[in-house]
Amino acid sequence: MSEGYPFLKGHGTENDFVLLPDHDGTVHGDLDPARVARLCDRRAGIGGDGVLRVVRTEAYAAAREHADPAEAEWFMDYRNSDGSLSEMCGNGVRVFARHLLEEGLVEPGRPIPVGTRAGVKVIEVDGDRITVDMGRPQVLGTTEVAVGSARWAAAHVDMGNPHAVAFLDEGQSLAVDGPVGPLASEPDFDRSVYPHGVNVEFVERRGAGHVAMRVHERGSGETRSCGTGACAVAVAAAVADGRAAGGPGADATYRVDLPGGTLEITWTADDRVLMSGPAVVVARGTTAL
Ligand SMILES: N[C@H](CCC[C@H](N)C(=O)O)C(=O)O
Repeated sequence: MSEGYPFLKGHGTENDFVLLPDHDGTVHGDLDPARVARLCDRRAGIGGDGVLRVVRTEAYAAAREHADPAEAEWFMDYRNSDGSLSEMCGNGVRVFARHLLEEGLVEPGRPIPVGTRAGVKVIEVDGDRITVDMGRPQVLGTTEVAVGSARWAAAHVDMGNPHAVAFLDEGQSLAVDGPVGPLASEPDFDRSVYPHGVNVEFVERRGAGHVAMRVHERGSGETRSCGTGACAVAVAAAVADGRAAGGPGADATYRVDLPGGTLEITWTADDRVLMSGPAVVVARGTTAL
């Protein structure tokens, strides 16, 4: 194999990513979608739900449209496994921060600002627990999603990227042999509401401040976890519970159980969403893909 170039593999609650160090933007430049798909292929490639290119904001023109290099030295250039772009990746940005720390690219014990296509996100690492300020959610009304003949009302929530959150009916289960099925194909959604596609979350209530979910992600299919999706679910649950933040009320915190692990989401009284969870880098290597 030719000498290839370095990559790393990491995950956050089993939402997994191929990381491509490209600090001055000269190794990869703008990633070709077909190449991202090859890297993410779980048989012929390295395998992942997406790619995180690690580039200095200063070194990438597209990054400077979304982040000021003086505010965020590093930019997370995120792509879905089909090569498509997304504005933001919640689990990915925790893995990204873990990588920056482990490589000595940021100072330990200080907040880490990371540029994304949804603006700058600030991350705090406390041992195994990483907390991201995901910013202000947008609650945009109600829409409808369907899987086969089963239909649900869904909350339209935007976390910088689009989400449709469907709460299962009483007695319905998230199990793959239930109404949600194996989610092998994209649920039906209203393309007039989501002209650029949507991440669709299905939610089961598990008690006060506690939900479980599955997700079909735009551009990646069903994944074991989705950070922005868990945030959208917690926001939709808080609205349904009359705990919508952004007002004089208290913070609203939800435990969100996903197939790949658990995230803790808080919608603060000053209308920010904080997401906390683990993130690890599990391997490094070289690839010619
Ligand atoms: N897994 C990611 C979501 C990626 C969103 C992407 N699928 C899209 O918006 O197109 C997360 O942890 O937030």
